Amino acid sequence: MHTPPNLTLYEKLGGQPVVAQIVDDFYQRVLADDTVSHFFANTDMEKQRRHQTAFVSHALGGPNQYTGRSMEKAHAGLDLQPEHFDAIAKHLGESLDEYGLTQEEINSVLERISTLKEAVLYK
Ligand code: HEM
Repeated sequence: MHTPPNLTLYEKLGGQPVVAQIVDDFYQRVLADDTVSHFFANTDMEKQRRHQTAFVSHALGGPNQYTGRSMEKAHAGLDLQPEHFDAIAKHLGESLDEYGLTQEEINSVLERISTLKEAVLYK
């Protein structure tokens, strides 16, 4: 008998290929929402892709392959407000619901995301 490994949600979902699909779903929701889409108007696609992937991977406890600027620097000049953060969190929650996560799992993901709130707001 061996104890089952403690899988992260990232692993449970099926790793990178499934996370890539969640990133696409999340991205469409963000861009369809006027409260936040404008922040990405002058952002190049590659950066945007890095943003969504870093965001979703962090949320799911996946590997952190991001080696870019600090969260503070990446969001400098955007002056993000709590309502923007909440909108992004809501879209992520909806994407995760779409991919079958339970409400409890979604809540734990949103809690994890909130740990970066201070780092990105009001910069
Ligand atoms: C947990 C919260 C967040 C995380 C982990 C995160 C992650 C990141 C990362 C990694 C980058 C840098 C991308 C790169 O240069 O390669 C970035 C940039 C950016 N983020 Fe976020 N982000 C968060 C919240 C938000 C929110 C709430 C918004 C707006 C609604 C936002 C809008 C942006 C924009 C517009 C950029 C690109 C800035 C530019 O063009 O230089 N982020 N974010």
